[in-house]
Amino acid sequence: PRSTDDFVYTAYHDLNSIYSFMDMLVAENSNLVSKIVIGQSYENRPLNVLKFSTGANRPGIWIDTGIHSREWITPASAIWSAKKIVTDYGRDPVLTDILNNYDIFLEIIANPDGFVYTHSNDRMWRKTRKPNPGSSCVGVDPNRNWEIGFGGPGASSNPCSQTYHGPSVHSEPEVKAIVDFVKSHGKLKAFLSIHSYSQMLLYPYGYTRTSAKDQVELHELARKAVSELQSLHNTAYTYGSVITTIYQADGITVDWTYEQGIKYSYTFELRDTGRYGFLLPADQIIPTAEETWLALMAIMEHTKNN
Ligand SMILES: CS(=N)(=N)C[C@@H](Cc1ccccc1)C(=O)O
Ligand SMILES: [Zn+2]
Repeated sequence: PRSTDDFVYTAYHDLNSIYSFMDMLVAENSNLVSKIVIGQSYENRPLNVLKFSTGANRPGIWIDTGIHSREWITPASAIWSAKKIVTDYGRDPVLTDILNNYDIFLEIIANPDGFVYTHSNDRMWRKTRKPNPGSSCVGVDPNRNWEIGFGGPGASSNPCSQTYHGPSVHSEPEVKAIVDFVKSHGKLKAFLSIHSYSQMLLYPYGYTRTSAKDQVELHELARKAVSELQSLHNTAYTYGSVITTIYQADGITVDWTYEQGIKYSYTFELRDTGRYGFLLPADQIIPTAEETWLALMAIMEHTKNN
């Protein structure tokens, strides 16, 4: 495609196509969008983050998709959302107000090595692609590698497991790059890590049954976001803390970001509930992206107003 207007949002794309989408979007909207590289993957691919900004030194909102590489609906939704942001800025008053006060950082492919592997070798690959010393099994679960409850019962110490926590905290370059970005930015107010599938909106904690200190507010905001989401195509989500809603999980992204002081830390589990699972048909990309956007807007608007 020559522009983001004729990019095919109703199809799944490979890494090169997604990276060229990012460059086209920046080139077409250089007053609003820039691309920052927060690091390199294990196989030396750039970790690209789109920055949507209308001014300097603003607080920020972070969104990542694709950290589990087989969850293709999440980058596909992010691509649509990136185009939505540049289309609606200056037209939608709520989004315009958000972007006049906050930056939005969008990492569409948080695990590029795994993503390429799902296109070339194994569609069901989830983890990173870094070899594990002493094992023939490759990769670490990037949603168990964070320095919060690391190595607990909600992760595996077996390198061959899908939930292997890794040899040490932040051992994965894809995780360390985000850790370093969060610390150096210092003013992120919301952190949204998008997964699939299950149709859930989850907040901390996953590593402990202790309620988050902001549990009441996080639960109420989740209720509002899920209600907005359901209003479009009647897609039903459950919501609550990770450990009470899905299972105990240790070393997860949003537990770490919440402990960094980013109050509005949420994980989404997008469509569906198991009929297609990770192989969600492409004709559900836009409906999924549209409904998810309503929930994202609810959380971003609340972040701006609090
Ligand atoms: C199907 S899945 N792998 N996205 C499920 C995902 C659930 C979860 C989300 C947030 C925090 C902890 C756990 C996971 O096990 O990592
Ligand atoms: Zn996942």
